[in-house]
Amino acid sequence: MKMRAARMYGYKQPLRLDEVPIPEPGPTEVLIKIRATGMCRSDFQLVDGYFPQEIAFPYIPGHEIAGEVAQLGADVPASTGLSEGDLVVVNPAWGDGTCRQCHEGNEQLCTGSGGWIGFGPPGGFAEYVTAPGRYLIRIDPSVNLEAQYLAPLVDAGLTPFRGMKKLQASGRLGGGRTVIVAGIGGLGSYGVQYAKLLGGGATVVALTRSDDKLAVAKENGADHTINTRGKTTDQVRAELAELTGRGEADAALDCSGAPESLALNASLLSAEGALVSVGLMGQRVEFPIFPFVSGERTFSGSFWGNHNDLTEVLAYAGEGRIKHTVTPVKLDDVNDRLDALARGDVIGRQVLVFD
Ligand SMILES: NC(=O)c1ccc[n+]([C@@H]2O[C@H](COP(=O)([O-])OP(=O)(O)OC[C@H]3O[C@@H](n4cnc5c(N)ncnc54)[C@H](O)[C@@H]3O)[C@@H](O)[C@H]2O)c1
Repeated sequence: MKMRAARMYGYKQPLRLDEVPIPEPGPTEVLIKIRATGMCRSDFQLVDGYFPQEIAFPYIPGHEIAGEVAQLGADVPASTGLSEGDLVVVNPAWGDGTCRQCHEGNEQLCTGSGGWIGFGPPGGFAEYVTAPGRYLIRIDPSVNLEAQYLAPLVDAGLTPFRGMKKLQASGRLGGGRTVIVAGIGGLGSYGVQYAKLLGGGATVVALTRSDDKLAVAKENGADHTINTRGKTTDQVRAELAELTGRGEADAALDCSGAPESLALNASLLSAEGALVSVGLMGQRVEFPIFPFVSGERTFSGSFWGNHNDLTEVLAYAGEGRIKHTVTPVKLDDVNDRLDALARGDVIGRQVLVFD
């Protein structure tokens, strides 16, 4: 039995559409008939050679996967509650269950031999994929969401959620405060929503570089928007002051993956302000240390999310409290769609949909 798959044959090369055997699930794995796979900027970055891990070519990328259980491995634990035909999403970051991070419930930060589907184990730019049963989350049939909306939730919808929880834990959100969400692409289209959901009444200001993305931010709940294209830090600060009464923000979530955006947000941060980046960019970024130390500002990364974070996101989505800015696309167009991601031309999330 064969399936269609888009495969990498090297870095910085177009993917090739191949007919390949449908994978066999191992004893604790599940074969999934894919319904939808989100296309993340990090898929483009993988193809571009950004990530440090070694990939064995030919390779199928794709980590935002929703589909149906097609076959259960013989030893998939009954406690997973999975049956053939179930609609599932794949929690993409897998731990090996042995390291400290796994024991603390943060398997996405595994320092052992864990893996990320689509960055080592074959991913979802294909009609079928296998994944460990324990990393599948069954979607209750009462949840009225198509696979194209479910798929991006496991990364674009998950990662900024964890990032916003970190800002919440910093104590810098709440009424009378300002939170910036920068970079309104796939992740940022959800990020502004979490600023509203978790912000405790903080004023949400979206920063990006095109008016069509600012419109998405507005639709998704941002109180104010600033198009930063071509503007100096002082000009953005002045606009922020006009909009909020203060030319600074108490918290910022950077979803852009752009060093200049991170630097701008660092400059706009108030004393004791908290900056979290989910964006991955370059290999090094220069940071002004003096204001961070003397103003007790903090910077943190945030990486995917753990099982609990994903369960919370799916619950919000199941309750209809999340807006999905999604464009369905076809596997045949995968290279054009990766090019669009590279150019930053995508509104919300592109999602490959399969019949
Ligand atoms: N931390 C994690 O676990 C994790 C997970 C997934 C993706 N990522 C990273 O998050 C970033 C965003 O991913 P995505 O899929 O949403 O990408 P995307 O291309 O959909 O969105 C990025 C957005 O940022 C905007 N942008 C670019 N430069 C900007 C600037 N200087 N100022 C303001 N906006 C700017 C772009 O126009 C685009 O809308 C990438 O760096 C990706 O690698 C991280």
